[in-house]
Amino acid sequence: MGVPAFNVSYCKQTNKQLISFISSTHTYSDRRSNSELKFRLDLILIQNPVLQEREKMVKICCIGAGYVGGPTMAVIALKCPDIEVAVVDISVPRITAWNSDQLPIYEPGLDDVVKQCRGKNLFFSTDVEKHVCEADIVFVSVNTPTKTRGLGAGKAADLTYWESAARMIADVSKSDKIVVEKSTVPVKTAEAIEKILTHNSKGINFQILSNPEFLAEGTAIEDLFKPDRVLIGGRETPGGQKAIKALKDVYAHWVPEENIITTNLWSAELSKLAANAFLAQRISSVNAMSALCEATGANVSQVSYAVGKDTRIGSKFLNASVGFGGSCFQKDILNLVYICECNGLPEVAEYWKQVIKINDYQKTRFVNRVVASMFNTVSNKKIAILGFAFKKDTGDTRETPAIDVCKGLLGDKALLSIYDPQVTEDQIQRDLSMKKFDWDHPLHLQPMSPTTVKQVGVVWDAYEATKDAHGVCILTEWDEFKTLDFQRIYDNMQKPAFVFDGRNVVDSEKLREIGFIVYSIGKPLDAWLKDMPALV
Ligand SMILES: NC(=O)c1ccc[n+]([C@@H]2O[C@H](COP(=O)([O-])OP(=O)(O)OC[C@H]3O[C@@H](n4cnc5c(N)ncnc54)[C@H](O)[C@@H]3O)[C@@H](O)[C@H]2O)c1
Ligand SMILES: O=c1ccn([C@@H]2O[C@H](COP(=O)(O)OP(=O)(O)O[C@H]3O[C@H](CO)[C@@H](O)[C@H](O)[C@H]3O)[C@@H](O)[C@H]2O)c(=O)[nH]1
Repeated sequence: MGVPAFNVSYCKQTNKQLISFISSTHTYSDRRSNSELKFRLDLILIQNPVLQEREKMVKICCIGAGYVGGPTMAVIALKCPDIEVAVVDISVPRITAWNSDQLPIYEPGLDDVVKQCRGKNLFFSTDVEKHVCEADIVFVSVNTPTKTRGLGAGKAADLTYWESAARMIADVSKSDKIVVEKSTVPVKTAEAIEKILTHNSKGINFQILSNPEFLAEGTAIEDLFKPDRVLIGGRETPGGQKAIKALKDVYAHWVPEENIITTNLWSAELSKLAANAFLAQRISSVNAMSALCEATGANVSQVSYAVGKDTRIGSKFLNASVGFGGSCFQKDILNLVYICECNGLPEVAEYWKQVIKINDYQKTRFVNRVVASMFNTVSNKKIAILGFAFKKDTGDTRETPAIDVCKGLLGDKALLSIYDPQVTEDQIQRDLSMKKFDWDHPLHLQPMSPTTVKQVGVVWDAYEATKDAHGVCILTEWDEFKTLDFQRIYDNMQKPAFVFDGRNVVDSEKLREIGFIVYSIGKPLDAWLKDMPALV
């Protein structure tokens, strides 16, 4: 595997392709018509077996065209024009969308990257087996959600999709392959995958690598262009080290060598879970502080700033919020908790569980504050929900705190009018029509009653959402919420008019001047809120 095999350019006048290559041992240049081209290339390669080995174009296949597989592979294709990348998925609508102008996920900068490479060295396909069979490197980026039933339900990772992908790789492969764990998986998964692959291997050599992904949604392209680090774990055997080198060569196209870390398999697998646990822990720590700030008159933004100035702590990821969401933090911590329990480490498990407990507490605390402030009932009151995605710049709603907050308010019979610039009405209705999964008593997911669904309206404008509302809850930090005309909003709301800012995006003093009663997470409470204490 190495540098690009051939340069092929088309000459309009002669209707011929100019093919050329230069390597350390050969130079070649010729003009051929289209029909002759393939034959000619094959002939050159057959005549030069050494060249064939050295100059073969690397083919990558990624199983799973989701939030990780799509952007990650698009960036590899962009940065490595000498590599052919196929992203495959069993979902026909997803692949159709990847091949259209309306990509299946919203991610700033993604459209551009895809447009530059699609049809050149980036392909999206449902022909999973063909592309896996042809690939030198197979990334597996399928979903690994939390199990909802059976052994470990509510905590363990569900590896059904992973296992089925591994079995398929074993079945269809006819040549040696490097199989890369891109999905987040429990530590030691590579061992199980190795067993599946080698059991069926027909003499084929499979090398398993762990290459967890650290991108965050909303900044995926930025993160992929300039990753803090790329982590590659592999076996400490000559074969394992050779595979690590091959994957390193891919990233080395654009990532500085010092940012590519190599470790053993288990360290790489565990580092991913550890990184997410540490990140989520920071948010739960600052959110726990936010409750204390409200009780004491301290201001959580000032506390975060002062704490984060300590270079040992650092300033990032210390924003108090209504709670963290997203498909990863809760799932990965639950997974970590399960692994600790399975390894006889209940104290360690309990420590990490607390990060999730504080997150749940923060969401409940927010709902209680809303209800308590509005005379202890929101029954039949219109509440505007601004933002439903789990963070700004994404349309993703997986584990968004908005789901729990909305359900809490619906439980008190509120009428919700929801606006999010990127989340569809269908998605919101789907999210709110499922009962909250009870992690401690996992049974089945059951739909909510139709009357609850009737309490929810979805609109396409923040002003429409807030019209005639009693209160406004800001649940996602979309930039556009910072520049809303709050005087106009106030004029069109019921009085007293409340704003509950779950992301600390609005200027609470300005809003108070307009006449709003304002609650901002972790900020000193105004007199109204002090008089209406919530059970927090
Ligand atoms: N979303 C993130 O920001 C993020 C970041 C880092 C790591 N991760 C991890 O990456 C993995 C993927 O996450 P995601 O958010 O991209 O998930 P996703 O649900 O968006 O995408 C997974 C895709 O895999 C496809 N799939 C499942 N089984 C398949 C099979 N056997 N063959 C072909 N396709 C199959 C599904 O149809 C789906 O389109 C997870 O383990 C996740 O924890 C996610
Ligand atoms: O100071 C902060 C930072 C984040 N959040 C919230 O935390 C959640 C997660 O945010 P973020 O981590 O930015 O997004 P994700 O896309 O979930 O990315 C996380 O999860 C990915 C999946 O594993 C990892 O790859 C990333 O490194 C990791 O940041 C969101 O609800 C944010 O609003 C806060 O409340 N306060």
